[in-house]
Amino acid sequence: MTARLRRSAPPPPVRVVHLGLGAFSRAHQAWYTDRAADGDGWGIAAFTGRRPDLAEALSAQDGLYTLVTRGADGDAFATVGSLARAVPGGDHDAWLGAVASPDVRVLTTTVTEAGYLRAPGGGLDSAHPAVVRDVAALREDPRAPVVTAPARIVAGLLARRAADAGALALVPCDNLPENGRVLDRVLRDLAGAVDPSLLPWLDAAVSTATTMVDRITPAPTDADRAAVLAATGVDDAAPVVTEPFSEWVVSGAFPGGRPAWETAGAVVTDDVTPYEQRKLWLLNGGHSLLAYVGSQRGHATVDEAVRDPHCLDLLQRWWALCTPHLLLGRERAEEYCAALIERFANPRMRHALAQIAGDGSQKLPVRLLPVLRAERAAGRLPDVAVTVLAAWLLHLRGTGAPVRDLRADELRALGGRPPAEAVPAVLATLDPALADDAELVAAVRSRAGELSGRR
Ligand SMILES: NC(=O)c1ccc[n+]([C@@H]2O[C@H](COP(=O)([O-])OP(=O)(O)OC[C@H]3O[C@@H](n4cnc5c(N)ncnc54)[C@H](O)[C@@H]3O)[C@@H](O)[C@H]2O)c1
Ligand SMILES: O=P(O)(O)OC[C@@H](O)[C@@H](O)[C@H](O)[C@H](O)CO
Repeated sequence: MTARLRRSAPPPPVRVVHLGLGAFSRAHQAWYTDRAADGDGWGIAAFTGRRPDLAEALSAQDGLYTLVTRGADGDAFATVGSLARAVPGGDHDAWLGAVASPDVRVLTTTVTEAGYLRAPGGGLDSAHPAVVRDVAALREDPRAPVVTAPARIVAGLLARRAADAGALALVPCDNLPENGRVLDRVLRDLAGAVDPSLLPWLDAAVSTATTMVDRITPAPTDADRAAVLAATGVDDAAPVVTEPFSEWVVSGAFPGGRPAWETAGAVVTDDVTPYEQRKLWLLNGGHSLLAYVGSQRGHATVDEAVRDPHCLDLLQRWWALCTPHLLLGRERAEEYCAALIERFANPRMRHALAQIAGDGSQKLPVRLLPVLRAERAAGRLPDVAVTVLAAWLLHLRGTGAPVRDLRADELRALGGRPPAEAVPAVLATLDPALADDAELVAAVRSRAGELSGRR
């Protein structure tokens, strides 16, 4: 007999709002909240980016879903109950109501790296057409339905100030270094453009945490749904598959309180930076390397790519390059890399390289460039970084994984120029200083020629 997920008791009271309901937030923040010692007092109202599908599927099962923890040798199944409400992102009134609720003390986000809409200098890209539209709409009417993540959060904060609902902690959970500073900056830029009187209120009422998040969570597939049904008898329309490994490192102030995430394994610290570097350079940098080089070599998933000795050798050279620059030190880096090999090689995860390859313009600056810059400053030209940049260029020229990027049209046009022009033009989109580095430009051009000749 097929069972469906339904609650037999009311959900936990909503005290957390989440923006960017997808796979990862359900494998990570919702799971930590569910397992926290006081989790039954902290329900989450989670909003999708825009599409209603996932919210509708979850609402039909009272916000419950199956978390499949997929080890190399088998699956474990658990029902997660912390999602008290799942709401389509288009329901702006519901969003404003949730953020303005005095019961709510925490707002978490997973809106992707691109979702923060930063300009190359790090502030809000105020010339982005969607930002321009949202700013104009909020100036006209603070309750106007806006679409960008920064504008939705500012709209929610305007509603919260109007409701005098008290302190709120923002907790960004995207793969960005100093993600608290990133979020704070784009929100202040947008608030300043809409209603500068919000800025002193932000100082008084809103704190922004910084977090390092780590748990590999591929986009769920129909096969995952079928596996849940076969193993548990539950016809779950929205399960999530994740790996056994999980880390969450959080720093910041929570004047209105927060779930006791540390009772579920989160680390609370004063400084996230050493953990962020380790994770963003070794794991995410390694992922991007495999996504561009591996997909050029015909691989579809991370586990396939790491079984290719050429990709594995590059990955290990990348890790060796990063290690001396890591604040956590060699020993902790080597432990992490040893675990990473197992995590990447898990043959049952099927993590698509095409998913990881998306938004390289937003990811490479945080995953690759810090180490490349440190090496260039020391007078070295790291061969493995040259290879990743060359593989990214070839990806933009139409080989390997398909191009999905916040700046896809511009990047395709630049990448499609003759190689002598394409290389500096594409590198300049990551950092103009790269295009002025003649030795690097020549090396990337030569490596791209070698890689395309080899296919
Ligand atoms: N999946 C992972 O393994 C993993 C691990 C660590 C961190 N993360 C972080 O979480 C993010 C989301 O990953 P996911 O696996 O949940 O993806 P997902 O596609 O399942 O969900 C992404 C959610 O963000 C929303 N979104 C996308 N672009 C947006 C935008 N421009 N503005 C507002 N909302 C937007 C989507 O509508 C959706 O609700 C990643 O980009 C990454 O920064 C993911
Ligand atoms: O989720 P993205 O698109 O930022 O990056 C793809 C992967 O590198 C990433 O999701 C990792 O799986 C994750 O960061 C592991 O903790």
